[in-house]
Amino acid sequence: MADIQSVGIIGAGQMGSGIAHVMALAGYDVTLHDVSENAIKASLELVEGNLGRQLAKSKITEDEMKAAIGRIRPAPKMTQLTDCDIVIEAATENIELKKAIFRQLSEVLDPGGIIATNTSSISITALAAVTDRPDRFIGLHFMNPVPVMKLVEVIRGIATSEQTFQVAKTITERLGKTMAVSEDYPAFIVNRILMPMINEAIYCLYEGVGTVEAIDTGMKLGANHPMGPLQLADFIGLDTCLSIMQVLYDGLADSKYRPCPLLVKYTEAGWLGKKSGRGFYDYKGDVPVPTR
Ligand SMILES: CC(=O)CC(=O)SCCNC(=O)CCNC(=O)[C@H](O)C(C)(C)COP(=O)(O)OP(=O)(O)OC[C@H]1O[C@@H](n2cnc3c(N)ncnc32)[C@H](O)[C@@H]1OP(=O)(O)O
Ligand SMILES: NC(=O)C1=CN([C@@H]2O[C@H](COP(=O)(O)OP(=O)(O)OC[C@H]3O[C@@H](n4cnc5c(N)ncnc54)[C@H](OP(=O)(O)O)[C@@H]3O)[C@@H](O)[C@H]2O)C=CC1
Repeated sequence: MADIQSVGIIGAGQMGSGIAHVMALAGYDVTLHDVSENAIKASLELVEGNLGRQLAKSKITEDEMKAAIGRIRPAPKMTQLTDCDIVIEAATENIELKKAIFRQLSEVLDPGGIIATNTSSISITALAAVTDRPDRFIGLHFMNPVPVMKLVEVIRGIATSEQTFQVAKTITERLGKTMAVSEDYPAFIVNRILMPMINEAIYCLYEGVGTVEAIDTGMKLGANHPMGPLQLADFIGLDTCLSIMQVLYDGLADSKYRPCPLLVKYTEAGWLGKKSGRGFYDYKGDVPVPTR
């Protein structure tokens, strides 16, 4: 299989932006697509800001920063991804939305192109099945914030070929990240363990066991977590947390994965965490303020 040089990304949200950032810095040519042109614009600004942070800390040089920015091409149309060697999908965590994207992508991407998904929880096998190339389809699950987190979970669907797996391995290595291989079961490894903990923290809040501050301080200082679970939920996005819990609940049919009703209510309210300006914290001011 030819070397991978051109990478397409679908979904210019927080994960798509982070993936574009690390890929461009590693020397890949990146084509960044989103349904929203504003999202692409905001994403490019975010990448530039985060590269600037790395430059300020002398982690990268000015030339490397400029070169990385120059390697990211905005693509308002999916057809602009046609000749990418691999396309990584990082759109909203919703199975029907992702299936629609993959059906459309199958029609526009050259037959040799590999498709990867950054899904947090959804069956790789089910997503691969709607494409014309289940053997060249794989889960490449980056962690948030992508420029900082060292792990990439790699998940083979039932039909994923060894060649496709080797491509994923090579990309992970070139990015300087470490790979953890997971079987294709709901939410894989990291979110199978992490998300029930976050959900339990929300139950603690819902049942009045503690305030937002007490729960987060408890886990930060009592268990040495870098962020409290409610702060982390806000950081990930409460819509994403709910989708992952729903996949665990439906896929494993065990009541221990029941999403907390407060998580459901916050998501219904559009209180999605940091990205919407309010979740378990209010982000309007300089310092996040607990809401309960
Ligand atoms: C939901 C899923 O499917 C899977 C997931 O991703 S689950 C989420 C996994 N992620 C986590 O658990 C993150 C937990 N939090 C942390 O590790 C840390 O709080 C953190 C790295 C995010 C920030 O660390 P911190 O010490 O509080 O802040 P700070 O000192 O400002 O930043 C540390 C570094 O991260 C960088 N950073 C912080 N936030 C960043 C962001 N949003 N984007 C890019 N870089 C960021 C900083 O520039 C800094 O870089 P250097 O070490 O190179 O100087
Ligand atoms: N958040 C996290 O911590 C992590 C998330 N992930 C996974 O990464 C994926 C993206 O998450 P995240 O970046 O947080 O989400 P965001 O909400 O930040 O971004 C999703 C982006 O996808 C766009 N989008 C929606 N529909 C389409 C479409 N049909 N075609 C192209 N773009 C589309 C959205 O546009 P619009 O806003 O206009 O709808 C938005 O810009 C999800 O699968 C999530 O589970 C994986 C690891 C960590």
